[in-house]
Amino acid sequence: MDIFKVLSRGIKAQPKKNQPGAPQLLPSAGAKVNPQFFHDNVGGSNSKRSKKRKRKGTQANNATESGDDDSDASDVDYFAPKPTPEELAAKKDAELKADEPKKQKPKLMEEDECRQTLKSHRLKFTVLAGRVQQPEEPTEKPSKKKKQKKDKKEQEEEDKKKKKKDEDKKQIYPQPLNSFGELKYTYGIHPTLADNITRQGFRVPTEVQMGSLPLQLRPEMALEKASGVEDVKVERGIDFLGVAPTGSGKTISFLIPAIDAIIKRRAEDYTPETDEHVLQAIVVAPTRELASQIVNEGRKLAIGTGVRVVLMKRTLRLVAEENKQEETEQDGKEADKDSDHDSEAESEPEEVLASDEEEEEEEDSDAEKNEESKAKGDKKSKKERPITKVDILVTTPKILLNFLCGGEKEKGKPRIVKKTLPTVQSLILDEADVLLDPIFRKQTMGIWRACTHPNLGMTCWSATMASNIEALLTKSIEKRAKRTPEQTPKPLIRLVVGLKDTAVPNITHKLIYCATEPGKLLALRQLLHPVSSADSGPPLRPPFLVFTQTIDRAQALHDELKYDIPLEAGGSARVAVLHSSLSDSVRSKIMARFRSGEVWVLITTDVLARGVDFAGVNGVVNYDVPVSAAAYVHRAGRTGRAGREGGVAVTFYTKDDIPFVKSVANVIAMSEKQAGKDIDEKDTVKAAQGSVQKWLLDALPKVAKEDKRKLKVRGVESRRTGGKATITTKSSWERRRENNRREAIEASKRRKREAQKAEKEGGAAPVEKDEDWTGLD
Ligand SMILES: Nc1ncnc2c1ncn2[C@@H]1O[C@H](COP(=O)(O)OP(=O)(O)OP(=O)(O)O)[C@@H](O)[C@H]1O
Repeated sequence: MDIFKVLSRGIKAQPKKNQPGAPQLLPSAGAKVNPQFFHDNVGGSNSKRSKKRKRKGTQANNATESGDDDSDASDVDYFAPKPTPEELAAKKDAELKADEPKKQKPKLMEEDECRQTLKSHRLKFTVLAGRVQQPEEPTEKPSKKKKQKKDKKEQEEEDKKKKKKDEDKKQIYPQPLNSFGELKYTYGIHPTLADNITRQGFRVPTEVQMGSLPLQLRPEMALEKASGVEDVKVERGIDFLGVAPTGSGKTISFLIPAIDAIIKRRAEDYTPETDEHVLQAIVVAPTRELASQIVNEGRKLAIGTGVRVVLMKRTLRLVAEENKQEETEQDGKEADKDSDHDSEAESEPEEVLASDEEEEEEEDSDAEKNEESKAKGDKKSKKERPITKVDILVTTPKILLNFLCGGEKEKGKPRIVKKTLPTVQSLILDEADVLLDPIFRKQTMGIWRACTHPNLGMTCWSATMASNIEALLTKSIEKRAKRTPEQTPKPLIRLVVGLKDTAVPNITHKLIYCATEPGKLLALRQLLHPVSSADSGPPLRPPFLVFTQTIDRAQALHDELKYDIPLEAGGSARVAVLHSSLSDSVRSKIMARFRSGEVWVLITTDVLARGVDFAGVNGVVNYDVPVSAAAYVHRAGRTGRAGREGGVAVTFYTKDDIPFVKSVANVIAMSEKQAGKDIDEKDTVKAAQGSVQKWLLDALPKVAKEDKRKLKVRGVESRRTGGKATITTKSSWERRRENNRREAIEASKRRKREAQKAEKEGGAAPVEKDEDWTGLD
């Protein structure tokens, strides 16, 4: 044996990341162990603590966690007397009891420790509303002379400081969730639910789960050691706003408390007479794809708990009450008033999301027809259809509002909310910023008002949250509370993970300039098949998503790209297109093919930009620049899910986009800052990777507010209609030449027709100026 080989086996130098030969980390490898985005070193006490807590866990936990199951082997006594059946039964009882949630008071962290842990994971909590008013202390008013002395700048700075101080004052430090084990032993969730979490392979809570679960499950316990919360009354529960990066696990953050609350309420209220399933929670999501994904997640968590999670359909009948104070569009107008003051709200282009909803209606009507004909076969009319047994309903806004209004909107007539849902105690808005944006606002507000339970809890989630939407939410919660007997709102607590500024920190961003529209198609082809590695960095590994501005452009890009994958590698089946003009069944099939890895390149619109979770997507290409910073965050966030590394977001821009590209460049710069990379002009490596350089960031023009608003609603105007809407590799010169030829042929034909007509009428044929030219015909 070569002894040197043996000795050097363990110390052989491994190729470093990014070096040739080094294994490339990709989201599709799915090898991420820790799904947490941030873990800053804040004094180092946190790491010590987590080790300590692990040792303090239950014995059973310790045995499995440390992997020392064999440690008991030395204690085995082969000659001990066999236990009697009574002893065995007693042992089993003891084991079951050990498995039950502990009755004694769990040990909580002191505030200082909480602060350290929260800071190291960049979790920031603020009480936005619902503090019980304390009588104000009289403050000395500054004299007029003093006021005059201060110049404007000084005053502004002072105001800023005061604002920050107020914010800091409102900041609180509740208990974080250090492990999923605490859910069962400290926060008392049902053991089956706890087992389902483990069964799904979730080992470490993500930041948003760390921060949000204790507060949602046991707010009084989560705030027990916190200071500055004397005026925060949590007996009736809390309302919650969670702002956390894309792919950070927000879905289970709202599903776990919703499922647990239903199990508990059912255990308390259940009698043989009451119905086992009562609609208690509604989750609203902006697109059908996202809604059905939430249903799937919910069903996995609810296995064996008896909780039914259902996707809203037109054919569903829910338990509802007649609305006594019939609300008409007057209330819609109320919301409109708010929308005027929120004219800057972040939104997706109307065409994409709104048309998705319309499409949904059409599809549903097809489904309804089918079901109706089935029902006729069973000799049952629509009215006799049984009430759907549901505990958690997941829906898009319009379809539920249609149910509440008893049909679709007739043109020119105000809509009346005819039904209310008094049993609903929890309303969850996923992608809340878009649901409260003018596109969906009326529908969302309508649903909110229909949930009439006096103790309704509200939780809102998104990766992006404009301040005006936040203000609208706070105002609406306060307004609603005034109608309740208590008159005071529940505390509204906001959790922000990372910095408040929007960012996607764990992926690589590339901003690529293409001089012309056809240049973008060439650049995309180069990403697929680079001529040399220097062209545009490493090739984009499939599977990846390509976003366009409109449905037409998605379709056109698909036509252009579908033969780009060689037949031997799967051919045109590897490239697919998904948008809201396709039927529901086609959409679901494409989603399934993309998830299974059969489709490598999925061309789509903003309909898939929010919430949809494809764990193994390696990259995102913004073929057309997203319409806002928020839209960029959501599109780019389709890769790098649950902290996976190696995701890439490539954005092409042409000179048409220059007025709008600054907001995207800012998000990229912020993401790199959050990831710990500084933007440095001299950093040539980064320049080659396409990250935004400072000179570019400075040079890009600022977008005017009005332009921003227009862009959000309509996108880049030239891409909606006209020549630029078509996607082709032909240069404008080639296209002009083709047009000229086509026009010449048309003109020649026209002349011929005119000559024939003149001959028939017996007159002289019109004299042509260039009679020698015979044209192209
Ligand atoms: N604790 C965890 N450990 C590992 N993976 C997790 C954990 N929690 C959630 N995930 C996984 O992370 C992925 C992203 O989760 P989810 O879709 O809830 O993200 P999100 O925050 O809602 O993203 P988006 O803002 O894009 O909607 C999912 O595949 C989910 O299964």
